Amino acid sequence: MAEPGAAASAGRLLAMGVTGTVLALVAVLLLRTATFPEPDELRGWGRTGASRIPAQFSEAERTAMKEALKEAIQMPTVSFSSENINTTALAEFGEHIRKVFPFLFSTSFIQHEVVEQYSHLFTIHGSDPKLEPYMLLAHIDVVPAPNDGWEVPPFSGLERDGFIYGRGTIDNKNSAMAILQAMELLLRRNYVPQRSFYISLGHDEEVSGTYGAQKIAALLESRGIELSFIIDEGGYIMDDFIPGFEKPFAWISVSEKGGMNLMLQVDSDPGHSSMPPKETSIGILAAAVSRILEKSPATNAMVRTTVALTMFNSGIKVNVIPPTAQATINLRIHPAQTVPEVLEIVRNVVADDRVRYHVLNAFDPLPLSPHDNEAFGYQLLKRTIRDVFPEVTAVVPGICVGNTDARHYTNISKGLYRFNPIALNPQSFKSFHGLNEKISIQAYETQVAFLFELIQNADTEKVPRPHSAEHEL
Ligand SMILES: N[C@@H](Cc1ccccc1)C(=O)O
Ligand SMILES: CCCCCC(=O)O
Ligand SMILES: [Zn+2]
Ligand SMILES: [Zn+2]
Repeated sequence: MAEPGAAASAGRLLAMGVTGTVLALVAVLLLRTATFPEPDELRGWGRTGASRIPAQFSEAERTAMKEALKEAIQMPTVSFSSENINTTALAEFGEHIRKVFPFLFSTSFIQHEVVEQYSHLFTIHGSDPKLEPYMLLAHIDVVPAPNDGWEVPPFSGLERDGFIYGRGTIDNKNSAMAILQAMELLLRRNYVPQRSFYISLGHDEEVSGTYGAQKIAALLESRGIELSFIIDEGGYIMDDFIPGFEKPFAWISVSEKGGMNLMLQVDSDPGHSSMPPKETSIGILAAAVSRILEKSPATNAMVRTTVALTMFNSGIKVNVIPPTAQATINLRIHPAQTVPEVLEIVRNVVADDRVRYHVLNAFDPLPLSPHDNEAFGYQLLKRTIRDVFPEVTAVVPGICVGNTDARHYTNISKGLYRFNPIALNPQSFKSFHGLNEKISIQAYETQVAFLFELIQNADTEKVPRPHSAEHEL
């Protein structure tokens, strides 16, 4: 029989073995880094003569970035109109980023400014002033989100099945936080950029950016700043969008549609509801706008102008024939058309002289940004997409079906690109301004890694010549 001591020592050995194994496991877990595919295709892109910093984040860094996003989602930075925004939540967001990104706010070559109280402009001074600066753009405000229909409350920031749920997780707090997070991680690794760049976070994009992006664009113009390119939301990795095309493809929006909010109005004589006329203002207007809706099915948003009837107001009392009816339609104008042309089409489709038109606001489609082989911003995105998303086989230029803050910067840049490095499918597209907006933790980490790589890639002086071309010399 084994000595009692022996038994004890065996037990101790066993315990040590178990403990050792557990410790080893814990050590692996703690030190385990999320290793994104080391992009071997980065030849030629990135800082000259400096070693590349790999996008490898520790377990602790990954936990911290996830929690920082969740906290940001919990702040209801809702914008209802240019004058009606949640200033408390916006101020809270400003405190939050100062707390979670200490390096960003304490680095000598980074300048932070608050614009119009709630927007943020970071100027990151690169070491090579010859390189033309660029801008990374995002917005921190979100559209309203009533609780009804959500699996979890829209401002809970709850984590469920590997996803973070909440309004703003893809539109567009994910980008605002990922840009700052990527820069914070680079600074922790003693990164010093060669190419200067700006980070611009608008606080009123969803109500057209008048006090955020528009003011920042004017401020930079007053300083004589010109940008090589801008990267904003509005293009994605498209999954399952084209029947029969299994592979995901990247859609970089090199333009965005024009927009028009058009109010149609019909006036008619009020009267007693007990002696109703053949048609009331409501009936006339309803028939008019339904003719418009039949003409432009929303399914082809990417290839045509779209019309959405979003507001209909009429009636003053249940027993009074309504004196007026008003319908507001929201049009997104394809670059093949102009505001006047579309207005003329609406008039011809409605074809009813009793309808009057009020253009509430309108702007033409944006010009196409350069996307040829020499277009630095476009090629930078394309290269970084290929290296971080090896499963993406095609990168295509397209038109953003919605509108973004990027349109405010045509005064200081010709290269407006709209692309967020997240994969969306038709279901997730429906959650834009809709229900159960969410982002997977993996997708958010990859978005941070993408920006971590892109910022380093941008340190390249010009688009590297293709490898094969070098052999032709
Ligand atoms: N981006 C939002 C809000 C917006 C509307 C119009 C102009 C600019 C922004 C949208 O496309 O609906
Ligand atoms: C659809 C992509 C761009 C939408 C811009 C927005 O709603 O904030
Ligand atoms: Zn939006
Ligand atoms: Zn948005």
